[in-house]
Amino acid sequence: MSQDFKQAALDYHEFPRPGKISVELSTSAETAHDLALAYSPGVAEPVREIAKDPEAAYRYTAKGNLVAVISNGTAILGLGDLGPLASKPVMEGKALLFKRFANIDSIDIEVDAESPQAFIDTVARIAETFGGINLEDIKAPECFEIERTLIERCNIPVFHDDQHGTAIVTAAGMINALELAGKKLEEASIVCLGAGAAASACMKLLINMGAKVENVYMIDRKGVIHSGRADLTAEKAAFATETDKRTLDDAIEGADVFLGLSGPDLLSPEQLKKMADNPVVFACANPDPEIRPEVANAARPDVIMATGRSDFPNQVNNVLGFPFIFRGALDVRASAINEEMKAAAVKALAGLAREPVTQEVLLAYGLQSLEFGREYILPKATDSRLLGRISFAVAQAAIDSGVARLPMPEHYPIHCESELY
Ligand SMILES: NC(=O)C1=CN([C@@H]2O[C@H](COP(=O)(O)OP(=O)(O)OC[C@H]3O[C@@H](n4cnc5c(N)ncnc54)[C@H](OP(=O)(O)O)[C@@H]3O)[C@@H](O)[C@H]2O)C=CC1
Ligand SMILES: CC(=O)C(=O)O
Ligand SMILES: [Mg+2]
Repeated sequence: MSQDFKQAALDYHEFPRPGKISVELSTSAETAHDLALAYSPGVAEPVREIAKDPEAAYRYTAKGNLVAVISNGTAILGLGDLGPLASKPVMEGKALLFKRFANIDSIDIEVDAESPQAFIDTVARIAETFGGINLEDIKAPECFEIERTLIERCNIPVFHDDQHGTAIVTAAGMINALELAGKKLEEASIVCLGAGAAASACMKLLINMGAKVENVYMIDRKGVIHSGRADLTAEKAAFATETDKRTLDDAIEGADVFLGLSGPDLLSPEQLKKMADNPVVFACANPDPEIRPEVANAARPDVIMATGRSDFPNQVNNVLGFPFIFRGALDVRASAINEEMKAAAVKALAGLAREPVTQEVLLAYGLQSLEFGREYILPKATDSRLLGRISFAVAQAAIDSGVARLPMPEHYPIHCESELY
């Protein structure tokens, strides 16, 4: 990143006032009468209603449209364990994206917890405040136990975005990229660099969709995850294969797909050159990918290349998922975000990329034309159709799978953001 860009990023966060989000009032608080209704004595009435029936909180408070973005700062993007406070710009960023793309009110919460159990207890104790919880940037393997326990303890959707949001977007992009490469998921040889939160969830979903576990090489800091290793967590062991491959160099030979969810500059041009024809490379580490697109394109003109960033073609990033998935889940008051809802989001996202690109998107990106192909495997984040398509698909799947507590809203499918409230 240039010095100018770094300064621009700092200035963006500092001015016109520090940070990226603020709280605004949603009702009138001007007159003495307003104040008597908003606070004492009027506020006692909804208190009594909620004490009698907890569901009344959705009627009388902001709960139903409020999502907490919660982190312990142990895996901040690809920057590592830098602690809760340092994660605040990212969490405020996620809150910004919830509001910008789905009109969901969102607040960031950074938890300084001495153990996963302390983190779980903290989140469980504040969960009632919210309509949903988006866990973010919590490293593996703790993230698995944290999410599993919180789902059990909370009766609102709890969703670790780095796992499932990333998996949904990666799977949608992979369906399209492999089709363009003329390959089948069932036959593809896949190298996944990284075996943490994001990588495990992505590979689990790709295997559920048809990838063969024996064609998958997962790699962590110690090398290929194989059945001879005695140091594997349960999550990693699920990917262990009988193989004599030990390193990225070994595994990349002839591979159809490289999925990077690890760290910067870990795939060399020489390694990319060893991949099969039309290699699919999703270098998704943020902010710096496993290989830069210009390096990859120079090494392999036939590469189908994606990164997690918005400043290159083909952004594979969970921003294409979480705002719209939560919109659908909140609007039918789903008790969870289940596998059916995730599968519906994958299908909606992959399908939208095949439709003609709207003028709105071309203008936003300064392009004359753009169509489904090697440089456009997923919709752009500013495509306003994402909101309607994904929220509807997720809401329908929640209803069909029995986790919705409300019917399909009358205003669905949403056509534009102004229809929300
Ligand atoms: N584009 C997107 O939408 C998203 C991108 N990401 C990116 O994915 C990356 C991982 O995030 P997350 O899963 O949350 O973090 P985790 O800490 O849970 O996992 C990191 C994984 O990367 C592995 N790793 C790190 N360095 C190396 C290396 N040099 N060689 C091999 N493996 C390595 C770790 O290995 P070990 O297990 O041995 O420690 C671990 O398995 C980050 O860069 C993040 O920005 C994450 C979510 C979404
Ligand atoms: C995009 C994202 O969530 C990450 O890089 O961690
Ligand atoms: Mg993240």
